[in-house]
Amino acid sequence: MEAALHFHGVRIPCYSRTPRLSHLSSKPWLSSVASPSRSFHAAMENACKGSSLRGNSEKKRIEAVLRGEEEEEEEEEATESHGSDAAPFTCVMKFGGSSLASAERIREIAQLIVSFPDEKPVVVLSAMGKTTNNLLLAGEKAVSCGVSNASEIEELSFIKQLHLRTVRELGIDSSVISAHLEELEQLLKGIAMMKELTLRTRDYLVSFGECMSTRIFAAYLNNIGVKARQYDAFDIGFITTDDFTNADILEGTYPSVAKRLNDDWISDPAIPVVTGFLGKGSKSCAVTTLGRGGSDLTATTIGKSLGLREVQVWKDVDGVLTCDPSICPDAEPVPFLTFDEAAELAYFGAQVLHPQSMRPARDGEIPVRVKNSYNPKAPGTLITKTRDMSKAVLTSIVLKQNVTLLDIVSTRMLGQVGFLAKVFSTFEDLGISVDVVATSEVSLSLTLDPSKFWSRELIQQELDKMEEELEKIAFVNLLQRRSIISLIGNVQYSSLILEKAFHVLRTNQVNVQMISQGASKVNISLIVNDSEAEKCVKALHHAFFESDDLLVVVLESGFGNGSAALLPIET
Ligand SMILES: Nc1ncnc2c1ncn2[C@@H]1O[C@H](COP(=O)(O)OP(=O)(O)O)[C@@H](O)[C@H]1O
Ligand SMILES: N[C@@H](CC(=O)OP(=O)(O)O)C(=O)O
Repeated sequence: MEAALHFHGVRIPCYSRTPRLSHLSSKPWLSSVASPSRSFHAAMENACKGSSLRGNSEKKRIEAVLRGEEEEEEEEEATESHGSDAAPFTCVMKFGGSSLASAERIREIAQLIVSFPDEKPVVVLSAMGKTTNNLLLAGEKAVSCGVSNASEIEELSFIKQLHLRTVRELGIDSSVISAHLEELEQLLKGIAMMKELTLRTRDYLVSFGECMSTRIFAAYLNNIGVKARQYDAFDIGFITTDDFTNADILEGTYPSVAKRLNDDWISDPAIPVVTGFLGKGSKSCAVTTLGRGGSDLTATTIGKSLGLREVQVWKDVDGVLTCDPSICPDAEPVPFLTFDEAAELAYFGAQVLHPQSMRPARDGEIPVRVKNSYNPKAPGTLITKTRDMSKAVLTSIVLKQNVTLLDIVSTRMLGQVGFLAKVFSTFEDLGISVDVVATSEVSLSLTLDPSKFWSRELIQQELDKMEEELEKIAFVNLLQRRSIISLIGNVQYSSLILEKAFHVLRTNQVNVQMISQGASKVNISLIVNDSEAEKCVKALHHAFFESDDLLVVVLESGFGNGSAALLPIET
């Protein structure tokens, strides 16, 4: 291409090539470019030894960062770039799978980015459409299909067709992803031969989704004359714990990522296009993932790392809504939220945000805006540290299904203090995570979230072991197929919220089995049977957000904080 384009005040010369290959030359993916016929042994070696990433010197560097030896110098540089006028970036723009489902969507997203000429974004992308789900299904099928059938796995064909069609329709050279597709097939053959899919291999397997979407997108931006550079997060300092499938980001990530992105911009300005969801295990040096929906966390981590003005997460809905729209189609966008409200909402099951994604934003005080890539004019939801709560009563209703409720009653062999300590240390030892807790002196009710585990068999084993341990000190009653309905709002008005909620539930003849008000003061959780849960949520949403027969009354001062608030109540 010949024309030049002006973007972020920089004259952008035409680019019709794929992302800088010299930059990729130290990447695992490029080694496959060099030898496209590499066998599944190499692919499996990558997955199993972590050699897909860098070698010993990289490991030593990670260790040094973790020991804090490099941190001082890097932090200093990162801080300099935060405060300086020359800071190259203004915001993160993260696009999820729902925004990247096809070539047409990719074109629209590229136009959307260019339509903000004053922004200097770091772009974070998820995998295209349902690619992550298809990779996981392909991996599961590979375990039992036999090596000779691995190439025929239906989901592998979907993935190949989607990506090859997309590059063709965008006019990009298929070489940007062909090595990945080949390696993916070899990996599935390897899984078929081994007849097992470890968590580590699973992470390596799903990483192909983000690695391909970012390469396609960066190549497309370059093709239309917007200079872009693709990055694999695991290569630019996203260092995590080695908890495959659910890794935590380590502190050393912030200065490393800032340094890498700033330095590259200074030496050769180009929009970074970064893989969401992925990291590098600090001990294994293998690819890790941040849990499903983890690209939101990648986005806020980069936002904090660079001290940006804003992080934008672009979805297929008009912001965070008053309820999951698949349960309540009339759910409305919530214009403002605090980090605490958003975190609670995400933690208790609202799929729209990753549960951990608010942490870096809150720590760095970086506002997060949830926007709709299908409807960019909609204002979306702005998430900040504080907001005007004077008129806020209920913000959103969230449903988390298929949780296990555990009633534990002490056999009085231990005093109360020893009893609670023993119960919680049992969970800690077994690595089981507890969501909602309610206690009395000798009894305890709590919920466990089976979706935290990836394999159903494992859940049963974990639950059996947990029961065995707890029965040494208590009577245990395990109740499965329960749901948590979380009422996120202003708990200053908890009595009013509860009065209304219980009225609705009684009218619907639903018995609440447990209730808990979180210490964060933004959440009241109610536990009901799975079978009744959706009906309850619909009725609650109708009563709090949709009902015409509700009157808006000004609460008398003295309620809650003493400040006036508006609450709909029944006539
Ligand atoms: N309270 C809620 N507000 C908005 N969306 C919600 C809510 N609860 C569930 N969702 C679902 O979350 C989806 C958006 O999240 P997600 O699929 O992770 O987007 P992306 O793939 O773009 O990151 C919506 O399509 C919607 O169905
Ligand atoms: N692709 C990953 C990570 C992610 O964040 O996806 P999305 O933004 O489409 O929810 C997943 O499906 O979990």
